[in-house]
Amino acid sequence: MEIVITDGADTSGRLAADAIVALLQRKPAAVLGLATGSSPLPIYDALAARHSAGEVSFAQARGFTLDEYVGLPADHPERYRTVIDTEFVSRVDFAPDAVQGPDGLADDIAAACASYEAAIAAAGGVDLQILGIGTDGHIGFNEPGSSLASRTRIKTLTKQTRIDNARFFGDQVDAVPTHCLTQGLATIMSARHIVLVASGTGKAEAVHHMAEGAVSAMWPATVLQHHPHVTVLVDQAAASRLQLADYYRQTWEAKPAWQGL
Ligand SMILES: N[C@@H]1[C@@H](O)[C@H](O)[C@@H](COP(=O)(O)O)O[C@@H]1O
Repeated sequence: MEIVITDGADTSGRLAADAIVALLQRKPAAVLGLATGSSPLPIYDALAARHSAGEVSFAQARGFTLDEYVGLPADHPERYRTVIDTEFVSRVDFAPDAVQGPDGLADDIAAACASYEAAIAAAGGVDLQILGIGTDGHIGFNEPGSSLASRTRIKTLTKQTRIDNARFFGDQVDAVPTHCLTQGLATIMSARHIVLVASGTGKAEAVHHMAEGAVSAMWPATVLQHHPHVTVLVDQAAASRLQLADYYRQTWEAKPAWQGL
C-alpha cells in the first residue's frame, strides 16, 4: 500500500486523475470503477478539465459504480446512478450505456447482484477502482462486519452511515434509505489498481486502521492490505493519526515522478 500525504484534496484529485489519464493513454478501453461521495469529486473535476482540454477521451472506456441505495426512485437526485452521471459521466465522452451500476430498484435483488458481478467479469474486470472511505472504515457500502470475501449483495446501512449521509438528504436521517446494494470486498479486491482518496480529520481514524491496523471485518478497508497495488491519497488532516507518516512522506519525496502511482 502506497500512502501519499498531499497538501489537500485538490492535489489528491489531480494525482488520481493523472493515473487515470495515463491508464487511458495506454489502454483506451480501460474499465474504471467509479465511486460516489464527496471525496472523489476533485478527481472528476480534474478529469473533466483534462477532457475539455483534449487530453483524454473516455469514448472506448467502461465504468462500473460501487454501490446504490435500495428503493430510491429513478428520478431521485441522490440515487448514486444519477449522482455519478451528474458529477462525472455527463461531463466527459463515455459512450451511451458504457457506465453501469447495481440496480437498486430490481424486483429480484439477488439476481440483480449476480448479473452485476457477471457484467464486471464480462468487461474483463476493473482496471482502476476509485474509492473513498467511510468514517467507520467502510468501502463501497461494506459496513463493519462485512465478509472479507463478499461479492455484490444487499446490505443494511449502519446508523452512523445514515447520519453521515443525511447531509445529502436535507439533514433528515430518516430520509436516508436503510438498505443498499454494494460491490463486495472481494469484488473491490479484484480490481487491478485501487486508488483511495480521503480528506479531513473525520477520516483519520479509519485511514490509520486501514493502513496500519490489524486486518479485520470491523474495519472493512483493512482488507486492502492484502491487495498488491493500492494507492492512498490523503490530506494532512486525514493523515494525522498515521504512525509512519514521516516514512510515507520521505518515500513519496524520493520517488521519481516518472514512476506514477
Ligand atoms: N457509499 C459511499 C462510499 O463509497 C463513500 O466512500 C463514503 C464516504 O463519503 P464521503 O467521500 O462523502 O466522505 O460515503 C458513502 O457511504
